[in-house]
Amino acid sequence: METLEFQAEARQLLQLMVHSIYSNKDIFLRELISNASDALDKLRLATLQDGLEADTSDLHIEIEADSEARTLTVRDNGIGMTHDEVVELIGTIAKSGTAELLTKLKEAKESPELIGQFGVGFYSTFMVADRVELVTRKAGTEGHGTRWESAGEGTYSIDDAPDAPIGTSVTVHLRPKDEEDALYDYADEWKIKEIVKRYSDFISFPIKMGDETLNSMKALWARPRSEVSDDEYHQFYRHISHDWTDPLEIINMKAEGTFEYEALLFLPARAPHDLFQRDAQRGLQLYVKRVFIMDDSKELIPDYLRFVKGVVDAADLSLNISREILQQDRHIQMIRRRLVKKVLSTIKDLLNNNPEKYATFWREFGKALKEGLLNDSDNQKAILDVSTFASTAGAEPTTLAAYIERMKEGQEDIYYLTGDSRTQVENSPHMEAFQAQGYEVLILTDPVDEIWVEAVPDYDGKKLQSIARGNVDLPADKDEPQPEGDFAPLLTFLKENLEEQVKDVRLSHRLTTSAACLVSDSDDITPALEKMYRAMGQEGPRVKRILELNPNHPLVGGLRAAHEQNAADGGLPETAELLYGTALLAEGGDLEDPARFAKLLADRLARTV
Ligand SMILES: Nc1ncnc2c1ncn2[C@@H]1O[C@H](COP(=O)(O)OP(=O)(O)OP(=O)(O)O)[C@@H](O)[C@H]1O
Repeated sequence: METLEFQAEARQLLQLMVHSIYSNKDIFLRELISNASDALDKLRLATLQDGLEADTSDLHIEIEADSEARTLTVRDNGIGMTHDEVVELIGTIAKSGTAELLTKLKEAKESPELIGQFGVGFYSTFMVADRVELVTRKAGTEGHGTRWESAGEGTYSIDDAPDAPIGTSVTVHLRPKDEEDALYDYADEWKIKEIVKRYSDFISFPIKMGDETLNSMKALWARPRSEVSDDEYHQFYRHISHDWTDPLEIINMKAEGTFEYEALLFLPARAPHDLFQRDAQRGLQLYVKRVFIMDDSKELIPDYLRFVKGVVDAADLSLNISREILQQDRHIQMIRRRLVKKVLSTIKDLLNNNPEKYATFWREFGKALKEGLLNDSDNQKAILDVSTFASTAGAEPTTLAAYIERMKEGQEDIYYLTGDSRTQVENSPHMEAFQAQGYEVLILTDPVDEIWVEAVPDYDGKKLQSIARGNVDLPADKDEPQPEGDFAPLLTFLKENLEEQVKDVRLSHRLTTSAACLVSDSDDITPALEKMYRAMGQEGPRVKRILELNPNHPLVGGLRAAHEQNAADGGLPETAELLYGTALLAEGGDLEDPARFAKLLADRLARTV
């Protein structure tokens, strides 16, 4: 017999279980049944796909309660584990992000949402047990089985189990009942039945106790919606997603005819912590005629809808279909296209009929959905239809369609400005004329916004136009007098002086109160994009922008007069530099040499006090 230590993270999680931070202790049985069901799926799959020789004619889960000995055993005749797998799977926590969550959990103490974010799985048994035994034998291996035992403290013991049958049995030595602490008598058959019915009814293998089968085994996706309660759907959602929060929306699909499939999809109510991590699990579960084939099937749903959870059950695929074949399968591609359409139309329904749910959806998943504007050109319009954006028109986000309805007489483009935050964008000098003349501007502050706006030329025939880019001709300023003539020598002077920093200097229609601002040329990439490319290691030449001046600002007027009087004035180049630096600061940009700017400014101020 060996005694081994739990890995540090596993130990921490166990501590939390032993001290039971979680009030619903019933779920330990759900977790054990869920693991047993997975093990049965795996065995069946191994015989179908890897040619493993094993008897799969009577796959089932057995529960045995002994109220004298105060034990509860959950047994399956599934795939089982080798000695090394027991050490690896039960002694450690492999999932990424767990450490981070543990820290949060400790701070939050009682918080089911957080726990739900990582399947506590097998360890949840220690909420109700003072000792847990696991005996297992891997299907298709010669030799001994393995016995594992622990009291949930720092260590576990591991030993040979010569007579173990194929599969796994977990025996929980129950703690004394303490109903005040929500610790029920889990050796009581009624309690067991209640828990199985409530949490595991849909499990597709029989869960037996004595001669009785406790679950209906009905595949939830095959049952008409009207016959399934919300609670049943929610339990199923938990089983497949390990998310504790109830889903926001349930989507049923059924296709008949040449290619039959059924799907049950969920829009979660909360983004998982790893939504933007590359290695996160994603994809749907694939079944073929009620037989589980694989988890995380990425072929069924595009990456930008990776938050969608659920099951697809296809009737006409081969049971031993592999991931490689899936990628090329025409039927799978067709299902995927249909699922995308259905998910997008469901979001549209939320937008039109349930603003509150839609707001939750958009807050949690809008950023991910917008990635589709780049990757899924077929559905670009449909994605834009269900997207909403912050706007200068009010606190509530707006659709593009609603924006277009509010457009002013003569306005042809949809105006937007990107930036880091709403405040920064709203106070940007670029906004001035638009605000003064009452034009609505969309405020785009997600990093992905910088990218998709480049990929989407228009919406409903209306061009998307950045107000920090190119020339903007606001219809209202067509009749304004153009003071260009007087300024020509100053503009030339500034252009020469700021040659390093800007590609052009010109007068502006954008400004009402600020002296100057910087804009990008129509075809150039924006500074934010440039920064992103840099961060990704793609160095390019620096893209110069255009300095625009407000001819009606006293500083600009004064500068023009000073330059006219004495073009050789030694202070003029410094003023030019200060003007450029101020424009950069106003839009939230980074000065190349802040110390130099501060010194120039301090010298100038010193002369005025
Ligand atoms: N009855 C079982 N038969 C075979 N393997 C099992 C069994 N129970 C657990 N395991 C193995 O141990 C691993 C860890 O189980 P645990 O319940 O802690 O987490 P999980 O099931 O992977 O995650 P989650 O609880 O989030 O579903 C499982 O992934 C599985 O490989």
